[in-house]
Amino acid sequence: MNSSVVVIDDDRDYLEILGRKLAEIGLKRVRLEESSLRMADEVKKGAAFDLALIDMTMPEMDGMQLLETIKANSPSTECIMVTAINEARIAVECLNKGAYDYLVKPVATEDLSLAIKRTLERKRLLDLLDLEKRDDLPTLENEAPFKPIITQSKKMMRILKEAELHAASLVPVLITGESGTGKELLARAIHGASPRAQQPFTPINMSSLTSSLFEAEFFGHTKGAFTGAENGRVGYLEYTNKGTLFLDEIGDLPLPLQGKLLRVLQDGEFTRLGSSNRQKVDLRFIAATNENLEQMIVQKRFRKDLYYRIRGGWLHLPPLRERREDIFPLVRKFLEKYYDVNHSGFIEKEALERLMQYPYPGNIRELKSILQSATNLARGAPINETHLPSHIMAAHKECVEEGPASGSIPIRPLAEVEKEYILKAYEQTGENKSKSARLLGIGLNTLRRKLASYGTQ
Ligand SMILES: Nc1ncnc2c1ncn2[C@@H]1O[C@H](COP(=O)(O)OP(=O)(O)OP(=O)(O)O)[C@@H](O)[C@H]1O
Repeated sequence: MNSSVVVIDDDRDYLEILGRKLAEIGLKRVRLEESSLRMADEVKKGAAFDLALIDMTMPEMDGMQLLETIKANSPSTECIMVTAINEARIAVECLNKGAYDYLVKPVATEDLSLAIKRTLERKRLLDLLDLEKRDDLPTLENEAPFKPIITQSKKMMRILKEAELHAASLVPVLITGESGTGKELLARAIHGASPRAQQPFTPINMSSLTSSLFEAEFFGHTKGAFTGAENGRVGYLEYTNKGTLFLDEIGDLPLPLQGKLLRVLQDGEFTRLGSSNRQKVDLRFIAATNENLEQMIVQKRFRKDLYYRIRGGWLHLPPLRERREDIFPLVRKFLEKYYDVNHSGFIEKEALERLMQYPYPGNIRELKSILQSATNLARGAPINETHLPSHIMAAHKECVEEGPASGSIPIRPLAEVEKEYILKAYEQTGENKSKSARLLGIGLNTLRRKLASYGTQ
């Protein structure tokens, strides 16, 4: 677990015992502190932890005072009191002052582990709620797994923060978004930021599974289980045990197989084909699709029960045309292998303008392949318009030709203009739905419905 924990206890021996127990539970970022005063000072200066385990009786400043100081300066730090005093009145007082739990020494490792898991889960849920309300840009605690995802978009930063919060838990996550928006990249980042990072991450393309393949691929089989099974084979479930299974293109899974998948998700158990032994697996599931699953449910093409099972957390990646601020950083990223991107001149102004204007129906994958082909054509010279595919230039030409004649405005479909306008208002109000609805002069429910139809929560 990547959460930061501080233990404050004036008894050095007990601190070390707790430190060992926390390591056993799997916590890696643990600070052991003997001085409550020093901790109070640090917290006042801005130090923050995900969780504090606080001893009650300490000479310089007692646990209750330290609890008050922590809650006053870092309200999102969850606190558990660990004490030799088993008195209901004191326990209630601690809870009233903001502690989440109260443990009496000696604490068994299982009780400690349970209390910590409960407390960190509560923190994760509160942080998710807090994220919706905040106007400022969230920062990632564990940046490394998210490094491959290049973005400068505020909307994306919030999605990455939400992804990081989900990563800490076992909840299944559903990632939606058009093709090429980076769903698999995000799934890998969630796995990398999770406590399972060192275990396998197995992507499975669900659209390629047929009825006959499903069981053999997921459950594996023993030697001779069916004609042609010359050797035993481990299936995806067994191979990925303790890791993350990435169910890509889940919207393309045929209906009869959706029922089989649901059973796998519910049971966490399977039997290899040709064997009678049930085996248990411990898996985290992340699913992705570019389909609108809710619409598919209405059309009876996707099972509602499976949908709710996979949608523990939901992350929607916006298309590249709705985060144009990401185009230039992505251009730099994709060209840095071939050019010195720290100096302007690796791409001509007009070529960059064409790239900035293009709507990218294939999203980031399309931008990447456009640049790949342009580098091949440019052979080390700066990229110019002639290196770009003809459809980009044609899109630009169309735009110029349809541009405003003097005194007139370009006419665009009303639905497109409305969407753009609503999203702009939503962004300008810091994603405040009530304020946006008021400014736009429409009902809150109408706004909600429209935002949902654009894939924005
Ligand atoms: N934000 C990003 N920064 C850098 N590279 C990105 C980003 N988003 C996507 N890519 C790259 O774009 C390509 C497509 O990404 P990915 O395969 O994750 O998309 P996807 O949404 O899963 O696509 P599909 O729905 O077609 O499976 C990959 O090469 C990926 O590395």
